[in-house]
Amino acid sequence: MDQHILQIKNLRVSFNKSKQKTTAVNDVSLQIEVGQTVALIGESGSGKSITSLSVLQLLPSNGQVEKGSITFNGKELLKMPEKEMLEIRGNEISMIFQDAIASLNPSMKVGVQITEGLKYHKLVPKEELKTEALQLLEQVGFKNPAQVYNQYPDQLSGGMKQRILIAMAISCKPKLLIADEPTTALDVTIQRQVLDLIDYYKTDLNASVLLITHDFGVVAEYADWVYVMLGGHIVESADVYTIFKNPVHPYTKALIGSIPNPENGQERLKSIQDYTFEDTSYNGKKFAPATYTYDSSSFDAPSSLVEVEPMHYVRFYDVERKVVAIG
Ligand SMILES: Nc1ncnc2c1ncn2[C@@H]1O[C@H](COP(=O)(O)OP(=O)(O)OP(=O)(O)O)[C@@H](O)[C@H]1O
Repeated sequence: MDQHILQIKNLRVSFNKSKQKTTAVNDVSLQIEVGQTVALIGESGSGKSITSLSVLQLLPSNGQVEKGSITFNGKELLKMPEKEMLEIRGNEISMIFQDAIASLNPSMKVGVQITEGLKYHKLVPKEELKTEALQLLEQVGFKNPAQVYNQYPDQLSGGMKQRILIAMAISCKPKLLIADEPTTALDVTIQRQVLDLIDYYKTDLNASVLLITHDFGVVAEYADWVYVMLGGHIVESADVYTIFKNPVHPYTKALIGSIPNPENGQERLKSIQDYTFEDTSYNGKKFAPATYTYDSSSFDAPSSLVEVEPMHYVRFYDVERKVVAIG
């Protein structure tokens, strides 16, 4: 039996910008098994959000999937009519968006807001919505659900609002939860609580999580499998243990080296341009991309993922293929 809840194959996404076409995501393949937390890690602009928005067919209007396949429970999402996507979004696949706190409606009680999905998908009779909301509030750790139910977003702290977003995201008991940097704006203790909550939900309901992050510390703690993304490509992937024990791509090594360490005062991931890479090749194969700038030409040379040890993949330049277009 196919245990993959989500399978992305050779995804390519481009944008039309100022009459020019730019590739944002290229040859991305990724899979998530039932019950797994899969991390997609890379610095800002590497293509993590665009990959996940493609899953939900929520790309910005100037973006398009040019190539590839995305299946959820064996069903192709890229060819799915909008009417069917509406049944899947928020119901079977739910996403906690980056900066979503700002999207909470300031003039609606949070208790009512968290039942919007249940109402839309008609999963609970109207008269039971409040009971369901109170249960959800309790589930995401509020000790006083009845009081929080009647509050407005502005009356809650950042961490509490993030809990409300999680309550909303899990209200329909999705099988796949996509969490895009769910803790960026929160302090370290609250970050942990939020990630623990997502992890608890995943285990409790045997769901799966796609965790988008730029923090390898978070990956170490919560992920089963890791995809490292750079310049729109997956450049390395393996199970979390292997990635930490034997990272091969210099970008992965740099990310691991940049895990925030409270003792030395380093707080945030440096930009990729701030690193100097000592390795340029591995067993005679050149890493792709070899230059770490955001000049898209450096990402357009032919490259492919190579299995360097069982179930551990690294992207190298494809010396055999001299053609420039990626196919
Ligand atoms: N509407 C758009 N028009 C043109 N280019 C876009 C658009 N949205 C995203 N991009 C480009 O797509 C690329 C990937 O962006 P994406 O948001 O997926 O990165 P990310 O890794 O999720 O970064 P972050 O962590 O900052 O969200 C970037 O180069 C970005 O400039």
